[in-house]
Amino acid sequence: MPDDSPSTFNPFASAEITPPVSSHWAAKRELAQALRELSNTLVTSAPSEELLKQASATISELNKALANSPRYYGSQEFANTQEHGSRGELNYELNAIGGLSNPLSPGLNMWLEGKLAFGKVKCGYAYEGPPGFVHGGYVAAILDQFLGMAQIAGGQSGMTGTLHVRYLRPTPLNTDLDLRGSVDRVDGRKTVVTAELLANGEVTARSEGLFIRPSNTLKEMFEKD
Ligand SMILES: CCCCCCCCCCCCCCCC(=O)SCCNC(=O)CCNC(=O)[C@H](O)C(C)(C)COP(=O)(O)OP(=O)(O)OC[C@H]1O[C@@H](n2cnc3c(N)ncnc32)[C@H](O)[C@@H]1OP(=O)(O)O
Repeated sequence: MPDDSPSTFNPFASAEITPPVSSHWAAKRELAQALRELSNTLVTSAPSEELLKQASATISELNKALANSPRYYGSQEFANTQEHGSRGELNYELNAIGGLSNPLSPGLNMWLEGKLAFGKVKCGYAYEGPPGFVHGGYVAAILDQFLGMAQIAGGQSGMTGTLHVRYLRPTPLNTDLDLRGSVDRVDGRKTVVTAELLANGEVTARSEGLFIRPSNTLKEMFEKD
């Protein structure tokens, strides 16, 4: 049964990357990083077809070996085992935008300083949209995740109801990107959060998100099927 109780785990206390909760997650972080590097190599190289086919076969074999282990589909199934970490710890590892053990995530790191939220992220060539720049959908995803987490600065947690992004200038690839944000206002279950994304000190995108604490509880959401 899902556990709704709050975790004491707090990865937002400082800019330091929070260490993995176990050697198992440490190994997963390493594999996720290797896969990110593989993605970067794949989209920036022109190997022979023979080498590409050889790489596919080797990776398929590795995938079969990994798939032959216990499987947990989604972070909730992992949490239900009560052996792989709390919900917060699992989110930190597996989240689509910030998860260090998720190879699709660009690894957004976020922390709080008082009522302000700060973040850092870097997007490699696999995130390219316009030539040399980050795809706008990834910019929006990074801001969505950052705004969602920044709610915590105001003691709130809700799902994105509406997300506005104003793209002021292209966001460069392979560049340390900074984020800063804060809760603008809270009205019952609705929280408005604003944030900016910066590259080399210049704001590239500004956003505002309306987050809504769902009327149903987490238990109802996860158990309704
Ligand atoms: C320590 C470690 C912790 C780690 C853990 C941290 C977890 C904490 C951070 C989470 C970080 C997530 C960061 C990623 C965020 C996503 O990516 S979330 C995924 C994208 N969003 C979704 O999928 C949401 C889909 N929508 C829904 O599920 C439901 O529509 C909602 C948003 C939950 C609202 O449903 P509801 O609770 O039934 O709301 P309802 O009663 O209909 O409406 C309430 C009010 O909101 C208004 N409203 C409803 N929907 C909208 C809307 N879309 N736009 C504007 N207004 C709306 C209504 O008009 C109503 O207003 P009033 O009449 O009260 O003035």
